[in-house]
Amino acid sequence: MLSNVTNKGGNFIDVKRIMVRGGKGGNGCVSFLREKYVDVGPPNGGNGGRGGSVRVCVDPQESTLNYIQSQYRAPAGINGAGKSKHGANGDDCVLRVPPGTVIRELDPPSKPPTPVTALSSSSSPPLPVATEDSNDVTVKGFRPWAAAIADEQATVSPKTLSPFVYYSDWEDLGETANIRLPPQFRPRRDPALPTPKLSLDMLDSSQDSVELAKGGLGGLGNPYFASSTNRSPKYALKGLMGEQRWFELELKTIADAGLVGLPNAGKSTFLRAVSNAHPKVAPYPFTTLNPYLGTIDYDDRAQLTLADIPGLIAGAHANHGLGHQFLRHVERSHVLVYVLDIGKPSPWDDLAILQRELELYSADLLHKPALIVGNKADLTVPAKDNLKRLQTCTDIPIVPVSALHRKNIHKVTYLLRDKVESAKKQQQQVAALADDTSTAVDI
Ligand SMILES: Nc1nc2c(ncn2[C@@H]2O[C@H](COP(=O)(O)OP(=O)(O)OP(=O)(O)O)[C@@H](O)[C@H]2O)c(=O)[nH]1
Ligand SMILES: [Mg+2]
Repeated sequence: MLSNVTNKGGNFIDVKRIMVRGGKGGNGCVSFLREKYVDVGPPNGGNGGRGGSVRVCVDPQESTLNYIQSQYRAPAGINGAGKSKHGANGDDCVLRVPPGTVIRELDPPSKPPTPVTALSSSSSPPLPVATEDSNDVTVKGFRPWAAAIADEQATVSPKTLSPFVYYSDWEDLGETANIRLPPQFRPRRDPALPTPKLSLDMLDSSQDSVELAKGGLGGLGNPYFASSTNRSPKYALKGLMGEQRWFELELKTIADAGLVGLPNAGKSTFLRAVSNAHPKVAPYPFTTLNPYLGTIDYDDRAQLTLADIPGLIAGAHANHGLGHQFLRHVERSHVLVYVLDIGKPSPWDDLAILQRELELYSADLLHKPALIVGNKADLTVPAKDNLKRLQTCTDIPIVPVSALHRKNIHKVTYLLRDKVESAKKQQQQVAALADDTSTAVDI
């Protein structure tokens, strides 16, 4: 049996909070045709390009959220130009997440952190002070901060607030006040109305990418405002700001089967035995600190993924040991594999501890199809008697195994495969039934 594995060691991150912002739309342009014998030609300002959006898609090559940054900003659209040149749209910014990432939208923070404090850290150089000439700071790395400080401190002029850009030094004496903006540029009727929160489950790469923050619309050039009464409008529309949203990403690994057991039961040794995964194995508890994912390759090319997580102890629900936090990585597996050390005096007590902890995390976990790997069966004296007694304590099938000496591995992997396949079939039947009832029509 050959296998390969994705190592998920190191600084494994499975929950992350991020802020995403679509790019600003480019401004429309105010411009007029100028030709040799045409003094004041018709308006010919181009429209601004749309700002890029932030999107998310599944990348099967990724296995952690380690590389997810805390902020994603899509590029802005390009401003329109004279001669009816429309600005180019900003590119989309695409986040790649591992399969099994659950994305939930969060409420915006009550007071968004100012860019200055958000970017500062004890090790970073002192922030530039917004002096009069710090606006044109060109030193590498200072520009965004300087701009942010300037933004915050600047007294907002009516020109900044106006949705229009104007022709060179043309003064707006109320001419734009009565202009009815196109619907897509009007402010939302009731901004206080809550928008439904986005919630996504990124299962596999066949899924299309999903938009997290829309880019702002590009502004309209001055030809849009030309009319019989105003043939040369001296204003064009600014591009809109992109959406800004906050999300929590949670990786819930999707493995076919998940290993659960007390520390030192031999979970990692078992994963090593059934695949060529190399999680650390040692004779002390909490050797495994992060989840590992292994792939079992069967002789007929079938494959099955197996997740190894840190050991659970009594009180894990109260955050004892490494706590419940890693159970999210077995929560969605089709089959649970309890790994028990049957060389210990009372493995049935260990099973009871595990089942109680699983139940406290989510009662559904106890109803999953399961299998018991009675590990350390090579310790013959206690193991034989323990196995007999264990069999009387539970209905879950038990396979005695010696992961260390790779004994009975074939039997357990084939039984596991049967279980996974029947669990998948059952899940499909349930899904089909749910589909039928939802499309049923009353006659
Ligand atoms: N005799 C015997 N020892 C075993 C067997 N399987 C594992 N061990 C030993 O048990 C100890 C713990 O094994 P691990 O695989 O690290 O146990 P674990 O369940 O992954 O432990 P944590 O990662 O701490 O939760 C190691 O010293 C292994 O060599 C077995 O089948 N027989
Ligand atoms: Mg381990």
